[in-house]
Formats: sequence, structure tokens, C-alpha cells
Amino acid sequence: MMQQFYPSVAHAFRFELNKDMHFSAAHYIPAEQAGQCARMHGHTYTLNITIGGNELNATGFLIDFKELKNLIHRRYDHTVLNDHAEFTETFPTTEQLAEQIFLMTQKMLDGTDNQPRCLQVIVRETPTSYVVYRPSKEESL
Ligand SMILES: Nc1nc2c(c(=O)[nH]1)N=C([C@H](O)[C@H](O)COP(=O)(O)OP(=O)(O)OP(=O)(O)O)CN2
Ligand SMILES: [Zn+2]
Repeated sequence: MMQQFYPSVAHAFRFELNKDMHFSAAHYIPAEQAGQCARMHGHTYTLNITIGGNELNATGFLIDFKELKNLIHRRYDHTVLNDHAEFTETFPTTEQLAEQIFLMTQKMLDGTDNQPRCLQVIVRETPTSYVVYRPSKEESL
């Protein structure tokens, strides 16, 4: 679990929620520049997702922590990332995985009554490498 340094994201929402999770998956990056990462290998990915909002739902949640875990963990745990539809045109690099996790999280949040926003996704691929994804202004609207 990523219990260390969390880059924070500036926002003016009343509530901020953070969910950590991890999943195991295999991937390969079929590009010459990827070197040995072009061969199939596995990681225990660790994630931190930040959600913001001004309104809570009827239960008093911004979003149920479990819903976030179910969305991402059920999709990717013990899978080959390259096999997923979202990675047929692109490679499952840490950057593109973080972007996809943002997109699927925001899509789920868009279907809720209280309309929270996904503010940041951190994906750690190895003990020494991680990516922070923050939506652009357009994606934040
Ligand atoms: N910008 C990116 N660079 C690399 C990615 C990536 O997704 N985005 N991915 C890889 C490989 O998949 C590899 O699994 C991870 O690479 P790396 O951090 O270099 O792994 P190491 O454990 O060898 O790191 P050390 O700090 O050198 O031990 C490569 N690059
Ligand atoms: Zn890798």
C-alpha cells in the first residue's frame, strides 16, 4: 500500500476523499524504446484516487470507498492489461493506465446524484516509479 508521500491536488471542494488500493496484473509494452519491458512481466500496482465534491449522497458518502475498489480492482486484478479493450490502440504504460482509471472513475461518478469529481489518480508500477494523472481544465468541467 502507498502509505508514504501523496502529491496533493489544489481544489476548493468542501470534501476530499482518498482511496488506496492495489492489484496484480501483467503487461508488456511492445515498442522498441521499452527495452526489456517489451516482454510480458507482472507488477503489483498500487493506486491512490482522490475524489472531491461539495455534496454528499443520501448515505452521507461522497462515494462509497467500496464502489471505487470494485470498479478498478474487479476489472484489472489478475489480468493481462494488454487484453483490455482500452489498450488495443495504446499500450498499458503507467501514464495511459492512470488516464484510463481517471476516465472510468469519472464516468461512474457522472452517474451519481451528488456529482463528485475525480481530481487525481496516482499509479505506482514499481517501488521506484509512479505517475500522477490530473484532469485537464476541459475534463474537470
Ligand atoms: N514513462 C514510463 N517509462 C516506463 C514505463 C512506463 O509505463 N512509463 N514502464 C516501464 C516498464 O513497464 C517497467 O516495468 C518499469 O520500469 P522501471 O521503473 O524502470 O523498473 P525497475 O524496477 O527496473 O526500476 P529501477 O528503479 O531501475 O530498479 C519502463 N519505463
Ligand atoms: Zn512493467
